[in-house]
Amino acid sequence: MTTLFLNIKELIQIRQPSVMKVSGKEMSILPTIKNAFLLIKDDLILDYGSMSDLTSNEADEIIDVKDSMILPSWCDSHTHLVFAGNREQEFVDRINGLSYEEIANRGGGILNSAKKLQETSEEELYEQSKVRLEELIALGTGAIEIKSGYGLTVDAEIKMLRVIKRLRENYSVPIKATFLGAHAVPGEFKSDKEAYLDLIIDEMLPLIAKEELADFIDCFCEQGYFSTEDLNKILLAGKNYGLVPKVHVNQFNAIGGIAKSAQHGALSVDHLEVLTDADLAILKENPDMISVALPSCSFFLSIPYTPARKIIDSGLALALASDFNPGSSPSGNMNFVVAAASIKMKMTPEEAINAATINGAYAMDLSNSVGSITKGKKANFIITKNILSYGAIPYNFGNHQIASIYLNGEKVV
Ligand SMILES: N=CN[C@@H](CCC(=O)O)C(=O)O
Ligand SMILES: [Zn+2]
Repeated sequence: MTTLFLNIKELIQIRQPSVMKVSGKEMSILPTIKNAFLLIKDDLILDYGSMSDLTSNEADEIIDVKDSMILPSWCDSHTHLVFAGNREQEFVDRINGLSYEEIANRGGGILNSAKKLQETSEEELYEQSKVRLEELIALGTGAIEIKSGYGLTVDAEIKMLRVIKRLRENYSVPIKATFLGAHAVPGEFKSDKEAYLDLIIDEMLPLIAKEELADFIDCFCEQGYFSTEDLNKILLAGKNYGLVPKVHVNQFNAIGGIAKSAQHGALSVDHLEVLTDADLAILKENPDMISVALPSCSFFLSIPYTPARKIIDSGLALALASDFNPGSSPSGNMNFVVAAASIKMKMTPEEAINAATINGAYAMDLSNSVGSITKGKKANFIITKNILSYGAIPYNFGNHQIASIYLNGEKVV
């Protein structure tokens, strides 16, 4: 089955297959073709070019997109989309003056979500999660990473990862799974964190590996959560089972998580709201380890934004992701992420779109199949409304510019 899209006002993010990510100054360049065509065959991109170079109009279906633009779907490389219920009461508590840390110290926060998830059946968790995934697909997300980490018991962590696996089986959007057993220390292990680490390493990981439930290993390296010594143990254990590190670091404090993640060859370091000069130096020494910024989290918690300019101006790559979760970012809307990155982190539209497409794909090891308009990649793309320029995407914050969405070559919205 072939489909030919004609008269595309601008075909955005055209890349050769060799481009896995873009860094530094390259991020300010967004390659496009104006007045373009796009040909897809089944689930893949077959050809594209300028309308003046189109030699044959033969296809099973021909779609004249007129004044619309086409860009690759958003690649959201950091989410906690599988969770139970919500934390609306904590949201009100924060409005009334409590901090995120104070709420967590009272047994709220991640432990609150873990309690809810432990009490929720796998079936119910799947039902709640699929609604969220469908909402994100309608908002243009065409590849996504989802973490565990609200289970914190053997059974509940496995339950979360099985839900992620089921989403992967039932939806055409590519999904990568991350095991985040080390998200918080459960109350019953408060005075014996080592015993919880043992539980993760000796009981959870072997089961996860046996059922092939995860691609990546994560740990919340932060004061009051897990130290760099803990991180070291978790990453080593995960790597023994073939899981690649992708790590929560530097959200509130810089405690050495970036250096430790680099030592273990992490694919990405995520958050970085607090970034020291020493951290930046390590990022520069490890350019294959991508930084992932989560501006919705900064917006929702009113914490600093990741210093994107510092990172990009140092010649490094930056990806943008939603961090969708009930505590620090109850929105998985990547259109908002792109807007917030431009408005609050001073990223140009070109940089923000690169960060949310090709670099997002890299941050979940999917650059070979998504993240750009490239021959042979998945036909996962957004057709925009009638817009004057792609700058309309970050400019019109709080809204989106999506008219329709294709996943695996099929129109889903
Ligand atoms: N910081 C750690 N994990 C999540 C938030 C978890 C929560 O508050 O439920 C994050 O990435 O922001
Ligand atoms: Zn997170």
